[in-house]
Amino acid sequence: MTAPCAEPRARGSGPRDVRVVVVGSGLAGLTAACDLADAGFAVTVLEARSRLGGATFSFQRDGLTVDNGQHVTLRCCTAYHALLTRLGSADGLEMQDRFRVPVLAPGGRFTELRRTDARAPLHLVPAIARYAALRPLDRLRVFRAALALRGLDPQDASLDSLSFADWLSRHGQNDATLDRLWNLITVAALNGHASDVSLASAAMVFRTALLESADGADIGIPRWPLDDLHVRPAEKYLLERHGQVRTHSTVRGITPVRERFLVRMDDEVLDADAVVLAVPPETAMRVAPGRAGLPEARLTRLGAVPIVNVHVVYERPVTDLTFAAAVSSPVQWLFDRTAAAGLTSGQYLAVSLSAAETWLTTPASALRDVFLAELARFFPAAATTPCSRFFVTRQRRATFRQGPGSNSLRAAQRTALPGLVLAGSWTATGWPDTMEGAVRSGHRAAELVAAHLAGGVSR
Ligand SMILES: Cc1cc2nc3c(=O)[nH]c(=O)nc-3n(C[C@H](O)[C@H](O)[C@H](O)COP(=O)(O)OP(=O)(O)OC[C@H]3O[C@@H](n4cnc5c(N)ncnc54)[C@H](O)[C@@H]3O)c2cc1C
Repeated sequence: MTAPCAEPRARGSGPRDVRVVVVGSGLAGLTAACDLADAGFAVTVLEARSRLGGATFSFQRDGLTVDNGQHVTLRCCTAYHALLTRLGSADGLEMQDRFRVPVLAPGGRFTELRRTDARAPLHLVPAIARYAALRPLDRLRVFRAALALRGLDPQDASLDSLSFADWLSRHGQNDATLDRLWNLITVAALNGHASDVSLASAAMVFRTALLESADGADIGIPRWPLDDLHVRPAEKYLLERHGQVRTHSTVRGITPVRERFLVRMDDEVLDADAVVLAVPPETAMRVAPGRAGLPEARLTRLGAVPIVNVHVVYERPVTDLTFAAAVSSPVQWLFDRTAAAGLTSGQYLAVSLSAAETWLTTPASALRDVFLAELARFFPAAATTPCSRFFVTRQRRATFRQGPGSNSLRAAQRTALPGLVLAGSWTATGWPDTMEGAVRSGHRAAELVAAHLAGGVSR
C-alpha cells in the first residue's frame, strides 16, 4: 500500500510539526491515520470508547476471545487485504483457494456452491447447475437473471432507487430462488434481504465478486480475533511512526479557526492543521461545524440495520464444517470459531444473523431454544452434545440501511471546509458498508488531507 503522494507543507522543522487529528478508530480512521503517519504527519487518533476498532473488536468472555460479530472478506476486497499485508497480519486471514460455500438445505440436506477455474462467468455454471437446494428449472432461472445482472451498470444512478427483489422478480425469479440463493448473498454482503437492498448495490456486489472475475468471491475468514488481525497491528504501526492513539476521548465539537481547527473534548482542546472525521454519520453531523456543509437532510435518512451473533459452545465437536450457509432456516451463516477463540476442547460455533431486526430484542433464552434446535436439525451430534456456553452479541447499528435510494444519501469524503474530511464505510465509496468500504474511505480521506496540507497551512 502506498502512502498519499502529496508532499505536506511543513511548518517549523518538518511535516512532523503538522498535526492531523483523526476522530474515530474504526477501520476508516485507522487506515487514514496509517496513511498520514506514513506521509510524515503528526497523527493523533481520538476514540470515544475504551477500545479501538469501532465496529470490529474482540473481547474476553469466560476464557474465550470473542469477536463482536463474525467478519468475512472476499478476494475482491483488495484494499482491506493490502492493509493486512502492510500491517504484517495477512497470515491471520484464511483465504480459500477457490470459492466454495457448504450450504445446509431444508430437511438437513447438504449441498454446496463451488466455482471452477473457468473464466467468469463460466466459473459458476457447474455451481448453479448442481445446486441441489433449487429445482433444475429454478437453476435455469438463476442463470438467466445472473446474465442480465452482468449487463447492469452499478454506476447508473437510476438503478439506486429500485429494489433488487423487484428487478429479480421481473427477471423470472420466485420465492425459492430468492430464499435459497439471492438472499444468501445479499444478507451477508448488504445486511438486507433482496427486497430491502438497492439494485445498484446488489449489482455492484454480484458483478464485482461473482460475475466479473473468477476469483473475486473467494472467501477470507479471520483465523485470528479481529483485535489481533488489524486493530492492535494498526495501533502498533501508528505508535512506531510517532502517532498518538487515545481512547476515552470523545470529540464534542470542531471549530474552524482561520485555516486550522480546534478539536474540543470534554476537558481538553486540541489544535489541528487538518481533521479526519471517521465517525458514524449521526456523530459527524453533531460535531462538524455548519460550514462543513454536511448534507444533513440526506444523512438523517441513511438509517441503520442490526446484526446479531449467537455464540454456542458444545462440549464436543458437532460438525467438521469450518463455516456454512443455511437456507430456509433462521440460521443464515455459521462459523467454527474454536481455534480463533482459543478454545482447547469442544467446539465453538458463531451463528451470524444479518438484517436482524426480529432477533435484536429477542431474549437470549428464546434465541437459545430456536438455535440449539436448528443446529441439532443440521448436525445430529448437536442433538446429543451438551451446550456448555450460550451467549448473544447484538450490534444495533451494524451497517446503514442499504435499501433503494441509499447510495444517493451517502456523503462525499470532501467537505465544504478544506482540511476537514470525512471517512467511514457510510461515505460515498462505491462499496457496501463493509471493512473494504471503510478502508477505501480512509485512503481517500488521507489523500484529501495530504493534498490540502501540500497546498499550504496557515495559522
Ligand atoms: C456484527 C457486524 C458484522 C459485520 N460483518 C462484516 C463482514 O462480514 N464483512 C465486512 O466487510 N464488514 C462487516 N461489517 C461492517 C464493518 O464492520 C464496517 O463497515 C466497518 O468496520 C466500519 O468501519 P468505520 O471505521 O467506517 O466505522 P466504525 O467502525 O463505526 O468506527 C467509528 C468509530 O468512531 C468512534 N466515535 C464515535 N463518535 C466519536 C466521538 N464523538 N469521538 C471520538 N470517537 C468517536 C466510534 O466509537 C468508533 O470506534 C460488520 C459489522 C458488524 C457490526
